[in-house]
Amino acid sequence: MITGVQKQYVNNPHLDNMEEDILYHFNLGTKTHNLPAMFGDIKFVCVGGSANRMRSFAQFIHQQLELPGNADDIRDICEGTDRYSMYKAGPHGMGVPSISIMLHELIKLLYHAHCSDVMVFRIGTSGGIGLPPGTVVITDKAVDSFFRPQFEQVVLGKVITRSTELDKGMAEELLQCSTKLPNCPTVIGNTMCTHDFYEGQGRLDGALCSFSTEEKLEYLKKAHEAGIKNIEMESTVFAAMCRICNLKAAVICVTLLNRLEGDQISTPHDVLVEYQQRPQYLVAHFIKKHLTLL
Ligand SMILES: O=P(O)(O)O[C@@H]1C[C@H](O)[C@@H](CO)O1
Ligand SMILES: O=c1cc[nH]c(=O)[nH]1
Repeated sequence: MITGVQKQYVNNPHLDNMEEDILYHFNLGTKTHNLPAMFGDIKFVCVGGSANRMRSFAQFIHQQLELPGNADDIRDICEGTDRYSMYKAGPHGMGVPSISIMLHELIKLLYHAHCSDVMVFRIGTSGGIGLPPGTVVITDKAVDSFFRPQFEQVVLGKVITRSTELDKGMAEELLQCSTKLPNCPTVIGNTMCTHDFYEGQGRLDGALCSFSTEEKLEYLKKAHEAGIKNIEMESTVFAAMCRICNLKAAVICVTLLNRLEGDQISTPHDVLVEYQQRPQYLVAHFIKKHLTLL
């Protein structure tokens, strides 16, 4: 039965008639697990693409929030499946289809667990346009490859277009938080979401490439003129699904390179690791501020 505050998160009349809801990709279910007991206290959800990165983020936030128990002992709640991982925080794989499956089940999980007032963060990596590598971009508008602030989903053979507007208040507050952190250059700007890392992002170094260096730069410069500061592969569906399900959401991605200067990610591994921690520190600061731990 959908009631009260939880009603805001899901919009599917069929859920009411289901005896049991199996969240297949999480290896969780409403009959096999007490979802309200396991997840009912959730107020912040952080998602990112890599299992290792999210495990270290879970350990880091565990320490930052001074939670009881040993941070090294935190368990992958989805250990029964190798599709995703979840540490009461989880990775969503690469690209729109992967994050979209995860979001369907995550949002139903929040609903079944009777959560309210939840904020969702995507903490990720991206290619920057005209920014020094290591810059954190907080997304203003998530746009598609045509620079449109929308996400198109094909449903029953028809295209449904959904807005990708994100929560402006969260973005501004995150920017404000960044000023309190050392070594965390941060901007707000538009983020382009593509369906491919190589040709889709105008790279010259994929297995296929049908355009010239000049054509690549012309496209990236047009994107830059449209206010696009970075390129990744999940923001539009993330923004659209959170928005339509009444979840406040933000996208925070560090840039690993400046795409106006190249395509290969050749920065040393330890520098990339430090870059990837920047969105994590920023979100940790935001959460601590909201929990009045600062
Ligand atoms: O969440 P991450 O940092 O994995 O997201 C970006 C977009 C693609 O999923 C991936 C490509 O390298 O990085
Ligand atoms: O260039 C990049 C770097 C990380 N992720 C992307 O999607 N693109």
